[in-house]
Amino acid sequence: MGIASQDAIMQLSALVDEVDEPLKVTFKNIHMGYPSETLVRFLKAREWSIPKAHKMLVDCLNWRIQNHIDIILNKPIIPADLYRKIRDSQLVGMSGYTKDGHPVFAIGVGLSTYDKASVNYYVQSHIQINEYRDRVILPAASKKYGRHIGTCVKVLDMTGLKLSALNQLKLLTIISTVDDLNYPEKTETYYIVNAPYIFSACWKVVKPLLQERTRRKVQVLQGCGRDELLKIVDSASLPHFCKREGCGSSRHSTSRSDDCFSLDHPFHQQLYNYIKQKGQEYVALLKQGSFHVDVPEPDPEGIKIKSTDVRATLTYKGDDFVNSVEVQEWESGMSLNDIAAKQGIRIRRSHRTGHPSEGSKDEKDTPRNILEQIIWDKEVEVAQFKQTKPLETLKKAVEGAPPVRDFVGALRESYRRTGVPALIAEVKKASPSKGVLREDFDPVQIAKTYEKHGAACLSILTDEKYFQGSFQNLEAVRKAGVECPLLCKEFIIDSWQIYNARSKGADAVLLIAGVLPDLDIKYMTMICRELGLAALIEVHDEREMDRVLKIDGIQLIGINNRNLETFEVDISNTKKLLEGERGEIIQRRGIIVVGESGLFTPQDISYVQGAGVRAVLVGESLIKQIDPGKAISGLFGKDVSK
Ligand SMILES: O=C(O)c1ccccc1NCC(=O)[C@H](O)[C@H](O)COP(=O)(O)O
Repeated sequence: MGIASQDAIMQLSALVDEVDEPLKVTFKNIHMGYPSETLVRFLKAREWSIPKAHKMLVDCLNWRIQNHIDIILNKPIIPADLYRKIRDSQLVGMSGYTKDGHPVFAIGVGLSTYDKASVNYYVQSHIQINEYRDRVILPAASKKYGRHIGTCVKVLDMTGLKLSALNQLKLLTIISTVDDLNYPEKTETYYIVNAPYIFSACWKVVKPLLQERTRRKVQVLQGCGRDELLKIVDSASLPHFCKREGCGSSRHSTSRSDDCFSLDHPFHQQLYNYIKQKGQEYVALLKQGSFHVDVPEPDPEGIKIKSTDVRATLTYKGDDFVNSVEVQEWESGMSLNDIAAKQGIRIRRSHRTGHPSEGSKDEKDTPRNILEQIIWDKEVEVAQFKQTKPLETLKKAVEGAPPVRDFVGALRESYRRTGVPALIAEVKKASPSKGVLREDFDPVQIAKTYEKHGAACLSILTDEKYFQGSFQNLEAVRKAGVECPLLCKEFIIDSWQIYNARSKGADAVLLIAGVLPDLDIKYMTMICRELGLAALIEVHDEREMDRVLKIDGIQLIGINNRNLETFEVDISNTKKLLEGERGEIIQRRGIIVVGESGLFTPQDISYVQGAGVRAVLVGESLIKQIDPGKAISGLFGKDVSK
């Protein structure tokens, strides 16, 4: 610790020496023999401002006195039946210690219902666990490990999370405010595990309510988090819901005493007996019933809780998410694959966890076609990438990415200038249907010649396994000064990939309707909008087109003439999908249609243009030529360069 910090501690300590006697007594109950370490927590929480830390501490001490926090552990929640109901509906426990001695607290966020007692009882129970941690568990840990241990880690299990959990925002806000103001810097890290499909939407609502310093401590782990957590805890200390991938419920583990939420677990047995014994000592002094803890108003100067209008956020989400059929189906227990299948999606997802009805992986472990195989491999690949580069890190990289260029604008401008569909020229070395298309593959050189000869935008394949592409190619083209906006041609199944594409300099991403359910498309296009990216939504048949046309704000629809399950290519597919009412809706809404795949001749181009296409995505017919750029005029039957 530096001299400045030591100085700050001494100054704050001198100020604390001046407080009234009752406040001094309660301060002793907080610091438990470690006054300097306690002052450091308050200083850290106020970015080392002594006046602010002093105010925070004095407010906290007054709050403790006014709400009798020093004797809250002497006040059992009775009758025992009520206590049991609270424990069953507010899932909290302690599973052991990290390798360096920090207690590991487990919280069943997804399956807690908070519906068996009033808010006051849940707040009382929460504060009792905080106090038990600070007065019993942490001092015992310090003794056991022979050094001061003043913090814990928390593992938050999202199994069973439903959007209806947002109805508990009031209680969760009270609890997090109590913690922020009165128990600062007590948690090292919050690990989120078993995050289901719906987690991103909930997190978007909850995140703005948290302080920045708390948010920075949140880490979302892949799946049940076992592999990551085993780096910091022994398996015996792993919470039961982290032990097995897709175990489905944080409530039902193999044995009751292994389930750290169960009242039979040693932690709860000890906590219960401790409070019971303390209660007997003080029973004459106290009335029974719940504590009515005052929740202090956050200090507007000292802390940075963003004043988000939760209702507005929820209403906004309400249109798109909360009331959507998919969410209702998911919450009623349908598996994600069943929801997708109901929308006509044949591609199944393999590795999603977090919902009991997903079933076991063995039931479906043979992919039915190449696209399904690609998607299953992509799930594994993305999971690995996410471990090495979590979303928070990626978001920082996005801030440093080169600016986004107007992909849609470039297509419109090219069509206006040339009178023929704008070209999105594809930088693709190989494909599953055609194998290697070009041996001497120099992505930057190819991109430059495409640009020189009139391409409006470029499509850069980034999938390595099936297309021999890479994100290095995307970055290299962007860094080489090519001005055409770039489409990151990737199989996107997770919004993490959209941030990744942007961080590498992409201006647009591809979203395949044959892979992504409606809710994913809506959510991902929203993220694209936030990042300034264009989203090319690809469809192959009428059903996919109808689904996409129901989504608001779509600017670009790609009609793929290639069936990605069979590789069959038929350019009349474009015409078929644009006939009648569909074509009229597209025209009315000013959506640009991109004709994709199997375009080789000027006749092909004028055929799809006649059907209503205003841009084309072309790979094979150009990339196979000696100079792919020079081949552009052959494809259009005229020079389209500027
Ligand atoms: O092209 C494939 O073999 C393929 C297989 C599985 C998924 C996607 C696939 N291709 C992506 C494309 O559709 C094309 O790269 C793109 O539309 C350009 O097509 P083309 O002009 O025919 O090369």
